[in-house]
Amino acid sequence: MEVVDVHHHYGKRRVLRGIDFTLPAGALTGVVGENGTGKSTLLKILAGELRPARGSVRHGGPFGYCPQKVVLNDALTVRQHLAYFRAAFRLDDLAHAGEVMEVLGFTDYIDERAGLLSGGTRQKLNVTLALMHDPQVLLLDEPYQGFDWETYLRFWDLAARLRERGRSVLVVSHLAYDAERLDTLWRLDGGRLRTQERGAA
Ligand SMILES: Nc1ncnc2c1ncn2[C@@H]1O[C@H](COP(=O)(O)OP(=O)(O)OP(=O)(O)O)[C@@H](O)[C@H]1O
Repeated sequence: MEVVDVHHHYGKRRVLRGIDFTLPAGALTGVVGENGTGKSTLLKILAGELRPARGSVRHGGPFGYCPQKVVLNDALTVRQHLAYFRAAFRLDDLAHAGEVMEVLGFTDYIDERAGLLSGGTRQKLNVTLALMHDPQVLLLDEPYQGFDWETYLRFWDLAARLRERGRSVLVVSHLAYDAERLDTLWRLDGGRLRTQERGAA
């Protein structure tokens, strides 16, 4: 994925002031920044949900996007969500989704309605839906919100496995305690990305 000179503003509030980077294959990248610095705005632009005021985003292949706000239909079960996204992604089977569910440890909830799931389990489903078509690039906005410690560790195992298979993962967070797990860490500050020293994270 190649991002060139991306700018964005809401009315007079300038949020992004020239973002440039390339996401190479097989890399784990993090973006940290304080609340309100524009991390979600950047991810929405990368995912095509928001059009930048200026600049361009070029995708080298299919990507997956896990937004900060969980987007599920409370009336549908986990199985029905998987069936819906399988059709949308035109997948032959749900083998990959099953593997992700296994890793995140929520296969027992397959016939539960989304509206009855706990916050952490809803997030597991959210991550699974973003990952189930095995995209080349994965964009994750605060992906482990609500995860218990065990699931949090499993999430990073999953991310490491994706990297080994040449996938590229971009994780956005307001906390930088995952620094040592990443190949690259950037800080979004003043509308620009700066390389963040791991020690200072
Ligand atoms: N739709 C919108 N209209 C107007 N202002 C917005 C809109 N969305 C975001 N903003 C403003 O833009 C700035 C950046 O918001 P954004 O959600 O991208 O930040 P963030 O870094 O993801 O924050 P957090 O860590 O709290 O999730 C904030 O000042 C926010 O109030």
